[in-house]
Amino acid sequence: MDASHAPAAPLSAAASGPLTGRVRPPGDKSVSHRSMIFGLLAVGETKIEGLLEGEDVLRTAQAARQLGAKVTRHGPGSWSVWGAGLGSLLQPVETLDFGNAGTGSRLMMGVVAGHPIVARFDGDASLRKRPMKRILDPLTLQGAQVLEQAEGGRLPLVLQGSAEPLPVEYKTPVASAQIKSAVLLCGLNSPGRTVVIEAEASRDHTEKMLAHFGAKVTSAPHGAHGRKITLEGRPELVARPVRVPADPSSAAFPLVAALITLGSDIVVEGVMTNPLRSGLLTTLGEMGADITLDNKREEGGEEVADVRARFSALKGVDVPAERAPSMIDEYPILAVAAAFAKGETRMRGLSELRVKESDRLAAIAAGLVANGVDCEIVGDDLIVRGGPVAGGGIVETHLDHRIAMSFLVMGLAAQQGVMVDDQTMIATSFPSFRPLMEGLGARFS
Ligand SMILES: O=C(O)C1=C[C@@H](OP(=O)(O)O)[C@@H](O)[C@H](O)C1
Ligand SMILES: C=C(OP(=O)(O)O)C(=O)O
Repeated sequence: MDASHAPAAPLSAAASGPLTGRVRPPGDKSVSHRSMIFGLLAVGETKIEGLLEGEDVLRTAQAARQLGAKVTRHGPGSWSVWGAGLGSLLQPVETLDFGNAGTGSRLMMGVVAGHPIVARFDGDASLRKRPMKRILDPLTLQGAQVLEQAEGGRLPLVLQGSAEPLPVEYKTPVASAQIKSAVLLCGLNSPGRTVVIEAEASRDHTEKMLAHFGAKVTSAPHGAHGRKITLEGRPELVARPVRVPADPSSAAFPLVAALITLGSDIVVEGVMTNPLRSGLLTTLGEMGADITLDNKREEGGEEVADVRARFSALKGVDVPAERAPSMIDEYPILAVAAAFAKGETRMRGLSELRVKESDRLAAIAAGLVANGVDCEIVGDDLIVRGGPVAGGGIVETHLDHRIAMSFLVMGLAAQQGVMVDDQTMIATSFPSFRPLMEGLGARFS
């Protein structure tokens, strides 16, 4: 049974002693999805090490199979994909069911849009609420057709791809690596050149992987914070090994837990420090967090480091809107850090949080209020006024893994602990969350 249909299972976190030890979080979710997708599109065997075996990625692996790849697991995190090859995907017989996964579904829409096949996409109750029009709009310009869709451009939907996608120049309406990646993946099978312009740079894993698998792709600065990405279509994609670094979005949970829990001192190993994913580390640094990066090195084409975090007296800060793309999934856990910080933290420009697995802006605020934290939403900004946290609340998670993990972390340092109404969906991105945190000294029941 998958998490989306499993009965809700509440979990409580209790005030915990100092957190200590060394841990390695699972592989990065963004890179893991993409390793399956590029494995599908390349000819030959793509060997993957350190794959995140979370439910989201397993859905993408299953979709890759349905589109013609052979996907095999050798052992923990060790997988091989034998690709169908660009231009040679199979028509899937069954619905491609992406469960809770925005990234998997949206990137695979790009892949399908660039092939002469018809595919039906669906997902769980959370994914069915998320906007897909932002993906369908550019894919339609590239030549795909939407044969069926739920109201407002939502799942379930049926997409007919094009045998010869048109070359386009597309400006993304919001900073989104998922929109950018869908357009580029469709453009891969175009006989011409596909250009994506983004006003604010989003994570660049697709561009890096395109180059790694042999495509001709360039990325140039555009305006103050943006990028212009140019891809030559119809490259010969050659299977290449992928080593997945540890996910900074998962590392964020033990790191913040250590910062807010008295006496803690932990090391999180092998964390990807790609600058387009490192906004949280920058912000925590500004808040006075005692965080150091050691043993900086490269793994699988990404910068990584061992990150040490010690309990710190945090202070409130103003987080600029232009930093949002580099820490977009980390606002729930940043809000928890802010709840324990002295003074006010203002997080600006969070409109994209409203269209994640839940309306995260509303879910964060409700969870904070339930635990006695003073906060306010003003326009697209979240304001948190920190201090000692009473806790004792029950948090509604709305099928959102990051809301669940963030408030469990809050419970470790709150006076009366915190309960979340459901933990099952944590398995979408961080199946080992509970044992990993318990290994550091976290108390859950
Ligand atoms: O491309 C990706 O792997 C992701 C992009 C982000 O979404 P948006 O593109 O919607 O900002 C992020 O929130 C998501 O968890 C992963
Ligand atoms: C937004 C997230 O993922 P996705 O969009 O892939 O569902 C996330 O993991 O926080």
